[in-house]
Amino acid sequence: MVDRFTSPSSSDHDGYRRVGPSPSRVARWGRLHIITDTRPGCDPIRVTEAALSAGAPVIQVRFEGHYTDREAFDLAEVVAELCRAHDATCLINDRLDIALAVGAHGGHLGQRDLPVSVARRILPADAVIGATSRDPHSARAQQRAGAGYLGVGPAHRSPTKPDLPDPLGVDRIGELARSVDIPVIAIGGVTVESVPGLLAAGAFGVAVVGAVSRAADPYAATRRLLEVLDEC
Ligand SMILES: Cc1ncc(COP(=O)(O)OP(=O)(O)O)c(N)n1
Ligand SMILES: Cc1nc(C(=O)O)sc1CCOP(=O)(O)O
Ligand SMILES: [Mg+2]
Repeated sequence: MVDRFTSPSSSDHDGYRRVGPSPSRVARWGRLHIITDTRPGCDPIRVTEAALSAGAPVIQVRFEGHYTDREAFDLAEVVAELCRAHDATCLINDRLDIALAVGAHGGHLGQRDLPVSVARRILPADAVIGATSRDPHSARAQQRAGAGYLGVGPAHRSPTKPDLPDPLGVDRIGELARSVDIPVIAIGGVTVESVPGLLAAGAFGVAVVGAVSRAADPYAATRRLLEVLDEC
């Protein structure tokens, strides 16, 4: 699929845009963001290893509230190292201190987190900074503030995160995507079946927790998502 977020001058052989001037920190951009599930009983490192082996281009490390700072750092350090070994992009949810501490490529920030404009001052110039948005007005504001991509959802009802607003559905995600010039990553209840509709509406890619972390075979689930994304 040819899209407005990749160009011959900024893509290399695998078709992913590479962001940032420093070869040691270069961030591989991609359509599939796998977000760690750190709820009790989950094994985020095992799932991350499987997803990266299957070719996942972006991992976001997201910590549940019960994580101590040290536990969060320890997990992020392992995931960042795995990402480096697989030439994948490592993003840290909410915690810019931990992003800096482990040399991640950037972070993801929502409405209750540090403002994107502040993150731009704190993180290295080539950092990837994503922001959550649920409507075109805030999407444009996050773009102006310096967001490199938008996480937009919930696309569908999410079994992972309680207390989310009602699902946006594909039409509102498409409307939001048309209101900005940066890639939209749809999130919330995303499955292999819902990917084609989301991309047809205008999403650049998708972010998932359960579709990979709760799959019987996280490796196969990642491969299938990548195949479907490639076909769209
Ligand atoms: C890709 C992506 N999109 C949205 C979110 C949600 O971020 P936020 O609203 O800050 O909620 P928490 O994840 O911090 O609970 C995300 N993490 N990633
Ligand atoms: C962390 C998160 N943020 C969302 C949002 O809409 O802002 S939905 C979500 C959880 C996504 O998990 P799953 O893929 O299992 O539905
Ligand atoms: Mg957040």
